[in-house]
Amino acid sequence: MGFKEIAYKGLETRLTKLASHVLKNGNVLIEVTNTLTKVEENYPNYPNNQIINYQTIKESMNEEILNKLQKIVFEIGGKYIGIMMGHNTELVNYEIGINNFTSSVTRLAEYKEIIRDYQTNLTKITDLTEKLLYDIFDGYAIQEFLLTHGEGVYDIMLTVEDADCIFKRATRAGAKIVKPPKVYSDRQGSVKMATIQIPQTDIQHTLVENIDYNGEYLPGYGRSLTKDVIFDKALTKLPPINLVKIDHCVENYTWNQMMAKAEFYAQILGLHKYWSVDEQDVSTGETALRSIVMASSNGQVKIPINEPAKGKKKSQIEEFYDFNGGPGVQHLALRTYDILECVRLMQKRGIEFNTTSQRYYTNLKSRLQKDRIELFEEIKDIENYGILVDYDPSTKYIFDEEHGRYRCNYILQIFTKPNHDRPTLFIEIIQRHHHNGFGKGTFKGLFETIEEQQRLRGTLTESD
Ligand SMILES: O=C(O)C(=O)Cc1ccc(O)cc1
Ligand SMILES: [Fe+2]
Repeated sequence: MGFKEIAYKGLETRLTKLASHVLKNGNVLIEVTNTLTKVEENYPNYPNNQIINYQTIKESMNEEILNKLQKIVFEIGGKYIGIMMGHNTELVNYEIGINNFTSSVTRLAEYKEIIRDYQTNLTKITDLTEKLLYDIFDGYAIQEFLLTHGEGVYDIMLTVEDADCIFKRATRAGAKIVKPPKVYSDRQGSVKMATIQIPQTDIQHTLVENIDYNGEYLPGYGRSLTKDVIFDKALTKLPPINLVKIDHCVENYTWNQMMAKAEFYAQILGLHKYWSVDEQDVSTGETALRSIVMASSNGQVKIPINEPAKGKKKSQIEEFYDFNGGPGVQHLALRTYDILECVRLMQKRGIEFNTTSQRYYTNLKSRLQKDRIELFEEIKDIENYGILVDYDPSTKYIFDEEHGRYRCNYILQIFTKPNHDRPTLFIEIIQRHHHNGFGKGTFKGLFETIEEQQRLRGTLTESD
């Protein structure tokens, strides 16, 4: 989709547990992550308690003991991560109980330089241990995610001004803590990050507060030594696709969950209700859904929350829920300034889009005619690509002499087919001509294009 790799972590950046490619197009950032090894089934509990053990060790150590220490061996690998301290001939071994986390054993020699001051060193060991534990923890969570949902959106990262404040609000509102706030640094500066989960789901948000970071992505990421070369070579052969930003990100839930989740977003992130539709607006006679769009006060974050509504046949929200094995992200809407060119180039790269019926365009053309409205795009192009149009006739203010018609605000939208094997996650491409809303018209149109796919998949079955 014309993304360029801007950052990477993995084997080349000395990580053995996880690999990530960070891709960018305009202001759209997508991180694609996978694990490098199978994670142990008996995964230890959340790393915090082990880290606390280290903290206690550090605090309980008095000056006298520290002075008596003759030899410090910092060993990683084998059966445990631990610090062995030699007190005369006695060896004290603190284990933190991680099994087989790496096969490479690093010994004192390699750390001679940094093992000088015991206090600072212990802090370093704690940081390193914590980092490794987080990687193991992430690896475990990613594998759990893949087992349950298949490929999909694992985390929706949000840039915030004050990570501590949002984190506190979220936990007070009942969010599960995945990672408490912590400062991460490298040579390019620091960020503070925390990760929370929406209650009763594994939908998670990483909150990122930029302290003074000016690198490409986040601390700890490097540049791939080989992959970006291959990426670039392939990309330069194709014309660029210009995306602008993530317009909105939609979550699907099961029956009667929408209100509670919307309220939760209001409590944790201070989002407000921006728009909503119910089964009266979005029903095809066969299936239905309800949706509330939650937005941040600056309008930059928009999260529509869907739930199924009763219809003759199974709602597409239920279909998603069944295949996804629970709630999750249904689609990411990416904004462009030229939807025709964007769709043309995405098709060139092999991406398939949902089609729209002939009836839709016959209807659209006669409505435009009746309202005396002219679009900037050729209607035949819009029709060829199967793009949906929602215009707001109340904004009909500029008269176009040449065409003898009016201009008004409108949105152009189209959905890709699901991007993976399960009919779960897909992408929407959206272009806005001064229209910031979610039109009831396109909502219904988009809903119908998925229903059509449901019919083809054979999942448009009688509802229970
Ligand atoms: O208006 C939009 O941006 C939509 O994405 C509408 C929509 C949302 C959910 C569906 O299951 C189908 C259509
Ligand atoms: Fe959408």
